[in-house]
Parts: sequence; structure tokens; C-alpha cells
Amino acid sequence: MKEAPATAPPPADATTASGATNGSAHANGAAKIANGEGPSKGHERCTFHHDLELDHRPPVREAMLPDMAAAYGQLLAALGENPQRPGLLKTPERAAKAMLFFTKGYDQSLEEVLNDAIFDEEHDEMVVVKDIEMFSMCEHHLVPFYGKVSIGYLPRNKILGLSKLARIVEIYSRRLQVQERLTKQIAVAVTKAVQPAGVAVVVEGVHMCMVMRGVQKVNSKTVTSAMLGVFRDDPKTREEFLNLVHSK
Ligand SMILES: Nc1nc2c(ncn2[C@@H]2O[C@H](COP(=O)(O)OP(=O)(O)OP(=O)(O)O)[C@@H](O)[C@H]2O)c(=O)[nH]1
Repeated sequence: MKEAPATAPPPADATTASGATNGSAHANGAAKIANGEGPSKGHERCTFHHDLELDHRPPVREAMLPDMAAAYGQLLAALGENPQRPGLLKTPERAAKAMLFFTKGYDQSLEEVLNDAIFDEEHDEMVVVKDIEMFSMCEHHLVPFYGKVSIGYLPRNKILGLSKLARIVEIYSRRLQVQERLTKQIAVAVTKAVQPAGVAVVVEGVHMCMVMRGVQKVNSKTVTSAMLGVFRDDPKTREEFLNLVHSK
């Protein structure tokens, strides 16, 4: 298993992550890409290229639907299909909406999702939420990978609403991803939320790019972990977490 660095990245620039300011620039950029005219204008000033992209939010996502639907129409035509046949008439729009859903995490910020559900509590024992379902999209092949996530943290008198751990998984899994980055982003987000003594995240994923195509290994699973703070420094704490995760 890989070990992640104990330190969180510096906070992203909130002003550049704002959806309202550069939405039209983004839509124009998408149109240009669809026309093959060049790179997207609009992502340059957002935080996508910073650190772990914790605050990456392409602006005004619904505005991207027409360009996305047009691109799916072109894809159908490139496949030799007739996009005008009745069964396919609405497919480009449906596919565009589905892709927006698969990537809806771009539209969520950690702050909004936490909704202040952080509670003062004199509790410094391990909290583990395990087997959280996860569906994500492989950024290399644009096909799904899915699996489960287990998160543990050692509070320092601040605890997080339990559902928020699952919601954090949603923010970062509903994007184009690699499993290693997803794992680390979840750990860093929990750290940002409650500044615990440590965070541990284990992700077990099945990558359809390895199952349905390519090397076609139906039973292979990928396990990644990120251990921050005491989980990284203290083998006993790490072991306790892993035992809890693997217990039935
Ligand atoms: N590390 C990592 N690799 C991934 C993930 N998802 C997909 N990949 C890999 O990305 C790699 C892309 O390799 P390429 O050789 O460029 O693409 P390819 O020809 O489609 O590769 P094959 O999948 O081996 O057929 C493959 O090895 C995939 O297994 C992920 O989450 N993490």
C-alpha cells in the first residue's frame, strides 16, 4: 500500500474557484473544443491545476449540456450509427446528462457539503465508517471504476457528522479520477474538516478499464490507502484501523 504525506496542501484560492465569475468563458471554451478550435478557456483560472484539486469546480455545469450533447451526437455518427433513428434521437442529451451526473462532484465544495455538521465532543477514540459505496470514472478511459471506501479518524474533541464522511466520498469520486488521488483527496478533506490527530482511508476498487477491455482481468481489485498523522506514524493505530476495516 502507498503512504501519503502527512501534510495537507495549502488551501486553494476561493476566488478562482467561484462558479459565477467565469461561467461564460467556460461554456465558450467547451464550444471551441467541440469545434476543434483549441483548449478550453475557463479552466485556466480555476483551481484544477493546484495541488489535489480539492476545490476544483468548473462553473455553471448545466451550461455545458448543449456542447456535450453535440459531442455525443458526433460520437454516434463516428460509430457509423444514424443519430436520427428513433432509438437514438434523445441519446446525446441523455448521455450528456449522465456524464454530468457522473462528474457532479465538480459542482460541490467541501464547505457546502459539510454544512457546519462539525460538533464539539470530548472524544478522542477512533471513529471508522467503512464500506462506503463509491462510483467513479477512470480519467484514462472514461469508463467507471467502483468499489468501497473505509475512513477512520482520531478526533481531537471535534467530530464530523457521520453522513458527511460518505458525502466527502461523493464529492471526490464523482469526477474524472485515478484511485490514488481519490484516496488522498478524501483523507485531506477529512483533515481540513475536523483537524483530527490522524486520518486513514482505504479504497478498494474494480476498474472496468481492466475488466471490460484491455487486459480483461475480471477478478482484479485495486487497493489504495492514505495514512495521515498518527495513522502514518504509529503502526499500532494503523493496525487497529485495518483490523476494524477487515472485521465482518
Ligand atoms: N494508477 C492508476 N492507473 C489507472 C487507473 N485507472 C486506469 N489506470 C491505468 O491507466 C493506464 C493507461 O495506460 P495506457 O497504456 O496509456 O493505455 P491503454 O493502452 O488503454 O492501457 P491498457 O489498459 O493496458 O490497455 C492503464 O495501465 C490503466 O490500467 C487508476 O485509478 N490508477
